[in-house]
Amino acid sequence: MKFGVIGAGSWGCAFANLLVENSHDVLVWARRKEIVHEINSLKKISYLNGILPLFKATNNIQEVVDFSDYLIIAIPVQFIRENLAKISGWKNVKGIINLSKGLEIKTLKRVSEIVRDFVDLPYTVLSGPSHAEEVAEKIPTAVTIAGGNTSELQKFFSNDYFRVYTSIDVAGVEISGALKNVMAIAAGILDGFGGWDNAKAALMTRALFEMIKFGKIFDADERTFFGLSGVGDLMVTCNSRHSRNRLLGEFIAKGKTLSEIVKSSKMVAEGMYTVKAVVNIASQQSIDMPISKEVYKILYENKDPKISMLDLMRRPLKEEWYI
Ligand SMILES: NC(=O)C1=CN([C@@H]2O[C@H](COP(=O)(O)OP(=O)(O)OC[C@H]3O[C@@H](n4cnc5c(N)ncnc54)[C@H](OP(=O)(O)O)[C@@H]3O)[C@@H](O)[C@H]2O)C=CC1
Ligand SMILES: O=C(CO)COP(=O)(O)O
Repeated sequence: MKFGVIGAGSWGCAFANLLVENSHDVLVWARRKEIVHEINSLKKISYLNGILPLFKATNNIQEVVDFSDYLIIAIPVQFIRENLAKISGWKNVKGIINLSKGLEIKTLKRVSEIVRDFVDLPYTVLSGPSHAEEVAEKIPTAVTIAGGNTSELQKFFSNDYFRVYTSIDVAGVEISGALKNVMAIAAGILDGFGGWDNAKAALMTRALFEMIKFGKIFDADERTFFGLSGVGDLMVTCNSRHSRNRLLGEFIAKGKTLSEIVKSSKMVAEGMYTVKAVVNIASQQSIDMPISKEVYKILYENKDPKISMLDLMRRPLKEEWYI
């Protein structure tokens, strides 16, 4: 099968290598010519543990679309719309697969909805605990795919180190993948305080219920949040040394400002954008999202992170633990 990948960041490159390992043909779009040159001259990928690219790349997005049976999206969510807008025809593309995790701030849309603004093709989302650095090193990983063509795609993607489960709950998989990034920022903040293990366990548990509550707005299936794209990805992102969202929180707790962190990192921490959409949707829908709200206040209203975390403790007591 021919797969085109939009995005030559860590996940786009790791996934492209996986596809080549699985005997597929792959062409990757990178927006910068120097990245195209580095990939095509088989230079080690510096931002991916120095692995070698097994695929070819181009700077021409339409060339990637024209090449593809399936088109894969792997760029930061806030830039998906502007890049899909560059595509002038969909030729032989029989489905879109989204690897990106987040919500669009401008429109409050999920990636499936952004894609639908451009093309009416079967859409599949892939999500779960899958740090690119580990997939690139063939460390066993399991993920969920939901949407169209899942039984075909499950076979195309699975191998000895990458196991794919199918689901029909597109909204649940998208929402859990987007929200866990916000929660991982909060978890990173607790890591930054040092030794707040009780608090972190409580936060991750309550984060899961906050994610489920948010998912209800989109008719997401509650069971999805107890699967790989929910609790699985929440655990890895809140705990992994690879997580950019967790690390962002840790830096904030240690006194760095958001703009200092963004300036010093080349990689996207989607949670810092998605949190804006989350608080906006929560306010429109009048639902309480206490952890997300505190993350927003810390990042965008300069609230002291320690006061934020203590404010979560000072809220009125609840009688029903599961809501
Ligand atoms: N890394 C991971 O382990 C995982 C990431 N994801 C998700 O995948 C998505 C991509 O993440 P990841 O690969 O890690 O990100 P990276 O930060 O590693 O790379 C982002 C890529 O997007 C490109 N990009 C940035 N801005 C634009 C733009 N305006 N137009 C076009 N391309 C742009 C970058 O190009 P340039 O180099 O030129 O800036 C780069 O190639 C995110 O939504 C992330 O949450 C999901 C699962 C795992
Ligand atoms: O989604 C991911 C792992 O499943 C990647 O998380 P980070 O973007 O926080 O690194």
